[in-house]
Amino acid sequence: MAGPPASLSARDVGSFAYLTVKDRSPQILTKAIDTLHRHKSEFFEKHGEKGLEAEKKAISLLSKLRNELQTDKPIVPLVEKFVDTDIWNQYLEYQQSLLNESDGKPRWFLSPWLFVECYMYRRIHEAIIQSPPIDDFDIFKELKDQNFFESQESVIALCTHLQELRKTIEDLDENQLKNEFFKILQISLWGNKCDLSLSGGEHISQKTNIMNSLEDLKPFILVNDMDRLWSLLSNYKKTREKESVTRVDIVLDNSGFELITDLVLAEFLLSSKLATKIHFYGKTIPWFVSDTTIHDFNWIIKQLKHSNNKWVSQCGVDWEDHIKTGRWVYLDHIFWTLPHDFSTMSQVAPDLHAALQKAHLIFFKGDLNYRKLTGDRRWEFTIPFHEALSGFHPAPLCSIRTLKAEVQVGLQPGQGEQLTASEPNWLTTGKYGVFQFDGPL
Ligand SMILES: O=P(O)(O)OC[C@@]1(O)O[C@H](CO)[C@@H](O)[C@@H]1O
Ligand SMILES: [Mn+2]
Repeated sequence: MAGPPASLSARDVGSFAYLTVKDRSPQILTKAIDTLHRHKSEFFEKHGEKGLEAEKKAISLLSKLRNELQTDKPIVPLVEKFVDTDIWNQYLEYQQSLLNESDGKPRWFLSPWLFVECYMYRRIHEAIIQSPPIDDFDIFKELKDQNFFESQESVIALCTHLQELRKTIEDLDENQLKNEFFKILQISLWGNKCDLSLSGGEHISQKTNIMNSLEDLKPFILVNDMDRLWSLLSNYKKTREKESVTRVDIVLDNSGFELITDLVLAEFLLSSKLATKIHFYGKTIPWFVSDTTIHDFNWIIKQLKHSNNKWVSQCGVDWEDHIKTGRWVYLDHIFWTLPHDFSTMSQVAPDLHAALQKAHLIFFKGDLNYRKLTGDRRWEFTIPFHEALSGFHPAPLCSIRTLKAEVQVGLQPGQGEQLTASEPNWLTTGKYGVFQFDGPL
């Protein structure tokens, strides 16, 4: 049997992976360096001279990283001891073992894109933790927060919609509830347009009320398994015994506006009784510019709570309460910031895999999760999603993702080719989206 197809890689000159490594990644590093510069006086006020020295050190480590990347140097082992250092360095050795002798060492423009891109963010983190006392500084924090503030209009509209809906949710018939579920799902999908690594850290937020655009955006959903999600959850609801639990897990992606859309989805699932418990998974370290950490998660809920808008602040109050009572649980795991694709999870992080097996449904938000679900490989567009998952199926799962990388599976014959002919960049602009479900086995 033929093995899986090759990994996406910057060795394919002109590919999106190539352009990311060549242009967007150095741009992100330059922005990170600027951010440190701009916080210089803050570091001084907080830590005195030591803060200034740390800022200098972090900047020089990041400049070195940018230089390694731009001159296509070998990928070097991590040096700073952290919980995942050994796993990373073992993975580097594994990447080395995949190469022919003539290729030499893993390098930025040679190795799999997923690996080198994750490695860049892990090295950014290494630069920070090697620079105490500023070793808890989140270089991307202000970008994430800005994205939230710039999306205020949409946040207000969403929270208002949600709170109004909750008042009458008990009276909705099956069909009405299903339609509301689909709306909330689509909001969460288009929320994924707002990631900051695609834009190289340039602001992209949701300035207009997304709810008015849902109908217009429908033609851009290339795979739409929303009906199957509804069947699964409404069936659980109907057959659930009194005290028993239906747990939906959401593997989060970006903070800012997208996170709000995911929290709205989570609230809807509880209010509609389609689920009784939600587990959220976030990142342990700052990741791909805009990904959610525990600090972002708590920060956003606090912001909502203190909003002047009564519906927005009601959301903040309710959601804090869900956390206190354990209906919502935030979890993180180092696996989410490793370079491994998800087909290796049962071996690399058996505890996480076992935890996910207890979910009734898992939502994977965003593009990077899609890349890790499919192994970030050059699959044919028509390969079934289940096959591209290469054995990963802890529970029924669904990817909710706008397309921002050159991997897409599970399309109809001819669909991908047609899109390529009419819009050469359809895979990478975030204009298209999928709800792609891998149901109960
Ligand atoms: O996972 P997300 O936030 O939807 O997207 C992450 C992303 O912007 O980062 C990579 C490019 O650097 C791409 O995989 C993808 O476009
Ligand atoms: Mn992201």
